[in-house]
Amino acid sequence: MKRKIAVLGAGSWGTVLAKVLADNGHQVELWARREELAAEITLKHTNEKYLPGIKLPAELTATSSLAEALSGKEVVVFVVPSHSMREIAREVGGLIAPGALVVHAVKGFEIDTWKRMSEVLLEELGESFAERITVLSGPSHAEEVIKKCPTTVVVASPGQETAEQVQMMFMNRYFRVYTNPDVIGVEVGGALKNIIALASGLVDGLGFGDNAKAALMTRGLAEIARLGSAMGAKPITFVGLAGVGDLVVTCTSRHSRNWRAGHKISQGKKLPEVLAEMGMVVEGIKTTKAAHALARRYDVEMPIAAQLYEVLFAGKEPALAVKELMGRGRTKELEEIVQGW
Ligand SMILES: NC(=O)c1ccc[n+]([C@@H]2O[C@H](COP(=O)([O-])OP(=O)(O)OC[C@H]3O[C@@H](n4cnc5c(N)ncnc54)[C@H](O)[C@@H]3O)[C@@H](O)[C@H]2O)c1
Ligand SMILES: O=P(O)(O)OC[C@H](O)CO
Repeated sequence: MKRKIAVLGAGSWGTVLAKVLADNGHQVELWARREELAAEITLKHTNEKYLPGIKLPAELTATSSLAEALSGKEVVVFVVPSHSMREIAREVGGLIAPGALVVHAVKGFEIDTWKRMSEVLLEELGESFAERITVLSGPSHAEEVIKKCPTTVVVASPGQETAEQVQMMFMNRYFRVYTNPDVIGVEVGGALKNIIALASGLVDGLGFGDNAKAALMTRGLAEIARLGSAMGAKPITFVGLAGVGDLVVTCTSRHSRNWRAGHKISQGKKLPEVLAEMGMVVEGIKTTKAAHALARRYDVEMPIAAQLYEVLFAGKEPALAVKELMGRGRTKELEEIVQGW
C-alpha cells in the first residue's frame, strides 16, 4: 500500500529515511527547519550539509511549513533531535490526522525529565495515539543507508499490527526491518549506546587498544541492560539490533558522531569546541546526563556512564577515569543481567 508520509527533520537521518520511503514508492514530504534547505532539497535534490555529494530522488520534496508538510498525511515520522522533540510535537499536535500512524527514529531522552521519546509524543499528541506510536532504531549510519548498503533495523510498537504496518512501509532489499514489542528496550538501547560510543572514541584516542574497546562494549552493554531492565525493558532486547547491534556499529565506525566527539575529547579539546567542530547532533552528550540522573532514580550502578559524566562535565582527565574503572573492587560478571532472561 502506497502512503502519504511526512518526515519531520531534514538532517542526515531524516533525509535518508525519507529517501528509503520514496524508494519504496510512497509519496513523501520532508520538513526542514530552514527554508533554504527545503528549497535545496526540492529544487536541486541535494542536502549538501548533511549528505555531501548525494543526489536525492526528484520525487522527494521538502517544505519549511509544518502545516504544509502534514496536510493530508497518513503517516508522520519524527526525526528531530531529542532536545526539540516536545516543542515540535506540541506544534504539530493539532495538525496530525486523527487516524495517522506516528513513527520516531530519535535516540535520546528529554532533557531534565529524562522521559523516553514515545512518552513525550504520547503526552503531546494524546492518548488516542497510544497504540499508534512506533519507534525505529538499530545499527544504521545514514552515510551507508543512502548508498543502499545492507542495513537492518527494528521497529517497536505497543500493537503488533502497527509495528507490521511500519515494517512493511520501510522494508526493502537494502533496508531489512524486524519487529519487537518492547518499546522501552528499543528506545533505551538506542539512546544509551551513544554513551558507550563516546567512551569508545575516548579510549581509542588514548591508544588503549582492542582489549579495552571490547571491555567497554561488553561492560557497557551490562550497564545498558541493568538500567533498561529497571526502567521496564525486557533484558533480551539488548542482545538484539537496538542493543548489541547498535552498540557494535556506533563504537566501531568512524561515521559515528558520538565516537568522533569522544575521540576529539581524548585529544584535550573541551566540550564547547568539540560541539562547534561537529556541527551535528551528538546525542550521547545529553544522554550521559540522562544516564547519570536515571541511574540514581532507579538505583542502579553505571560505572562507565558515571566516569564519562565526570570527564564531560567535571573536567576529569580521561586517563584517570580509565584508571578508576580498572581499580574498582572485585565483582561477578553476569548475574544482574541474566535475571529475567
Ligand atoms: N545520522 C544517523 O546516522 C542516525 C541514525 C539513526 C538515528 N539517528 C538519530 O536521529 C536523530 C536526528 O539525528 P540526525 O543524524 O538527523 O542529526 P543531524 O545533526 O544530521 O540533523 C539534525 C537536524 O535537526 C535540525 N534541528 C536542530 N535543532 C533543532 C530544533 N531545535 N528544532 C528542530 N530541528 C532542529 C537541524 O537543523 C538538522 O536538520 C538523532 O536522535 C540521532 O541519534 C541518526
Ligand atoms: O553517528 P551517531 O553516533 O549519532 O550514530 C548514528 C546511529 O545511531 C548509528 O546507528
